[in-house]
Amino acid sequence: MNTLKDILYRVPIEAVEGNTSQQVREIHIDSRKVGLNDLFIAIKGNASDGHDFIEIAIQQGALAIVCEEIPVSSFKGVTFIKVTDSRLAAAYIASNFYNNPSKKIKLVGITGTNGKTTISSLLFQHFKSLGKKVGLISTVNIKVNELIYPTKLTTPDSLSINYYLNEMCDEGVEYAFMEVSSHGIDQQRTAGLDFAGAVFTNLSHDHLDYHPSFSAYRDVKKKLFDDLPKNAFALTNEDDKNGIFMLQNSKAKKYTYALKSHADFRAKILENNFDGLLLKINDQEVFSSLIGSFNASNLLAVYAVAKLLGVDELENLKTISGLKAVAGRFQYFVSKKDKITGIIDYAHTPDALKNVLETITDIRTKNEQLITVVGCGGDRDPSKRPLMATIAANLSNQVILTSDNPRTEDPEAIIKAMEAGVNPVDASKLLSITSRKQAIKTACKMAQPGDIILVAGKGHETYQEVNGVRSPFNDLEILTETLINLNK
Ligand SMILES: CC(=O)N[C@H]1[C@@H](OP(=O)(O)OP(=O)(O)OC[C@H]2O[C@@H](n3ccc(=O)[nH]c3=O)[C@H](O)[C@@H]2O)O[C@H](CO)[C@@H](O)[C@@H]1O[C@H](C)C(=O)N[C@@H](C)C(=O)N[C@H](CCC(=O)O)C(=O)O
Ligand SMILES: Nc1ncnc2c1ncn2[C@@H]1O[C@H](COP(=O)(O)OP(=O)(O)OP(=O)(O)O)[C@@H](O)[C@H]1O
Ligand SMILES: N[C@H](CCC[C@H](N)C(=O)O)C(=O)O
Ligand SMILES: [Mg+2]
Repeated sequence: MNTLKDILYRVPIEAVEGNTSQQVREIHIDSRKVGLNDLFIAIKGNASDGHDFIEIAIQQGALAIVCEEIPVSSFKGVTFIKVTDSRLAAAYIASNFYNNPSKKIKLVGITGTNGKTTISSLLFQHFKSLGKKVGLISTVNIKVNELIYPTKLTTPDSLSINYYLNEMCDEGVEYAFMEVSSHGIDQQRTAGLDFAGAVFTNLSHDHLDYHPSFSAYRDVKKKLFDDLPKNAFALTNEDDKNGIFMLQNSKAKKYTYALKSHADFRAKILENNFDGLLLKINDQEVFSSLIGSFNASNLLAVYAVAKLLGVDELENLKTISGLKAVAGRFQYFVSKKDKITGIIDYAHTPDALKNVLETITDIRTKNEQLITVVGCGGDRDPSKRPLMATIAANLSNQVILTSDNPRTEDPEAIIKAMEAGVNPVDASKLLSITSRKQAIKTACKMAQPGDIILVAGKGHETYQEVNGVRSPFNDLEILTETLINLNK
């Protein structure tokens, strides 16, 4: 098993030099991980070119190389496979190498600008509560039933995806839910996966640093649905203006969900306040401790997926009602003494920030002050910076602009770009404090009894990244500790 020939099944090949009946030990796309008898796949990236590391990989023991260009110098005993697209080849090879794990479990992909982590994590919780063995691949972590692994990307590279799906198969996992990012689709990380279904949540301004235009970003997301097999389901949010477009060329069975429009799966919000949501789904009243209308939409998507995967109606509604908030997604608490509400949210796009602030606006009394602490990440779409500041200023009584993950950029320049979006009439609401810790502390000092503090942008993240170094940082911890220390 696992001869080179076997794992090349379905890979579009241009040329082969050497023997393909050798046994491959491991497969790698990073030369630094290559060992004796491994296969190295050279990928042309944005930052570097894997082809530059072919020689190093061979020195480390690679017995075969998959690449888009075979090097001119010859290497004795090494097999070269020339392909048109190394990323696509990597995805097929990974799937073959791990015995096509996605075919053995019911794998559901969730895509869209916002809501992927929330829906996939809620689905994991939901199916776990139903007594199933479940897997999860998300921005926050990767879960193989009880086991939890850290992750750096929302959608990992194809080798990692298939590695974890294989581990899920070994653990007897029946259902797996994974976030499918636009980078993931564009870089073929999810190519060749056998999805039982896919969900589209919504589309708004994001990642335009990477995709050439909004329509290119939209079309990449659509590809997930274009590639679904006939027997899969394609579920889309009809409330989003791109919802129907996503399914246009899909061969899968098409379904819609919506709060506002006519759809196959519908829900109505009966109550929406700081205690939670009261929904009407299929004429049944369902209570959830989750907050905000966007979570009504997320819960409806969870209900619909469970239904499409064959979960019994009553069990479905009962379990939905017990679902708990996902880390860093509208996580909130109320301080003991001054009853200050602290909210931590991962909103890092204009649309998500607007949603969170509108949700708070809908359910607050307006006798209190709403203080928003927010920043924008470095090395990410700069056009969202002024927009996010405009939204924060429009919908809050006080705004503190600060750093998110500056990465390789100057945090003060990012804050300046945000400030440019604030209307001069809102200038009195505005403070800029570069240190995120200091910004959160200042919000706590300003807060009067009953006020609300929203800390947006980093959610579950437990680090702050500056110039490639990740130092411990936790919004929730800093916010709770400061309020306790101030005896508020
Ligand atoms: C822009 C982007 O998506 N980059 C990803 C991409 O990098 P790349 O193609 O530029 O790779 P590269 O660094 O140029 O290297 C090219 C190849 O040479 C190899 N190499 C490199 C050095 C070496 O010594 N030896 C070697 O073999 C690399 O392993 C790679 O195979 O492929 C790499 C391997 O899969 C990813 O780690 C990397 O993610 C970077 C770290 C990243 O930050 N990505 C973010 C933007 C991302 O993907 N985010 C999405 C969306 C999140 C959301 O929706 O909000 C996500 O799914 O997480
Ligand atoms: N259905 C939704 N519609 C709009 N906003 C949402 C929705 N669900 C969650 N949000 C908001 O967007 C933020 C990000 O949510 P979530 O982490 O679930 O999205 P994501 O798609 O996984 O994002 P990422 O691409 O960063 O991984 C949340 O913190 C919340 O404020
Ligand atoms: N998955 C997103 C997360 C952004 C989170 C925000 N805190 C930031 O660092 O910009 C990205 O990598 O673009
Ligand atoms: Mg996510």
